[in-house]
Amino acid sequence: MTHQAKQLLRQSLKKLRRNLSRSQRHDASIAVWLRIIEQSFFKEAQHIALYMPIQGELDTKPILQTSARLGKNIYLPIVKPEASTLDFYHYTLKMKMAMNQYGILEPPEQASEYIEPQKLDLVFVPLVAFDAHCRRLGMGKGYYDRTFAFHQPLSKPMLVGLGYAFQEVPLVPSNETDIALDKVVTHQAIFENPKA
Ligand SMILES: Nc1nc2c(c(=O)[nH]1)N(C=O)[C@@H](CNc1ccc(C(=O)N[C@@H](CCC(=O)O)C(=O)O)cc1)CN2
Ligand SMILES: Nc1ncnc2c1ncn2[C@@H]1O[C@H](COP(=O)(O)OP(=O)(O)OP(=O)(O)O)[C@@H](O)[C@H]1O
Repeated sequence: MTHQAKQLLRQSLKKLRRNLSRSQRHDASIAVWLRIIEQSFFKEAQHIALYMPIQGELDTKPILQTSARLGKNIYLPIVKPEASTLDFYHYTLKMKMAMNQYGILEPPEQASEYIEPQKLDLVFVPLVAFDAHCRRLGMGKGYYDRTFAFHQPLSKPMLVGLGYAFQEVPLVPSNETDIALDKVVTHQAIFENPKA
């Protein structure tokens, strides 16, 4: 039941996201960036995980460039399809990136440094849909859920979803393995997990 409900929601919201115009995506990404750089959770974070966008996802480049300029350490996920988990590796602006099976750019594993997910301060999480309680619907492979299964609200790292306002739905169907986010930031608002 939950699985089917998730699939339907995923299909329709992925389509809306893919169909955004360049300027809609650009404007929303700038608005989210401006919000993020004002937040104390961003200012205080030294080890920050980002994602390389696909399929209309919010552009993380402005956050990435600001983070680099402020001397923060930036990490990107490398997918481990056998385990359906993510490993985070240190990213630098000059790095030559490789493309994974989903068309997502990743740091070169041999030339980069691994960080344990527990050592990250802040993780920006891509999402397909979310609700006001910060429940997240992702691409459907459970990568973030498995990688952050250890996560407790109020403890490191802080998980912050980035999304468009239209991705908010009344209720994301969820089960025990779904990891709730601590916050969701859109171009219009910041949502806080009531348990965090
Ligand atoms: N930018 C970004 N990076 C990310 C994620 C994400 O959602 N966005 N992920 C979040 O967890 C992980 C990758 N998860 C993904 C899962 C499925 C597909 C995907 O394209 N699926 C196909 C279905 C076909 C297939 O099974 O390959 C599709 O949507 O058409 C992409 C990424 C790690 N990195
Ligand atoms: N901690 C876990 N242990 C085992 N299986 C898990 C765990 N977390 C998620 N799964 C399984 O992974 C599959 C995909 O989960 P779900 O639909 O919640 O993915 P998602 O969060 O949308 O995807 P993603 O994180 O890749 O964006 C489901 O079958 C789910 O049961």
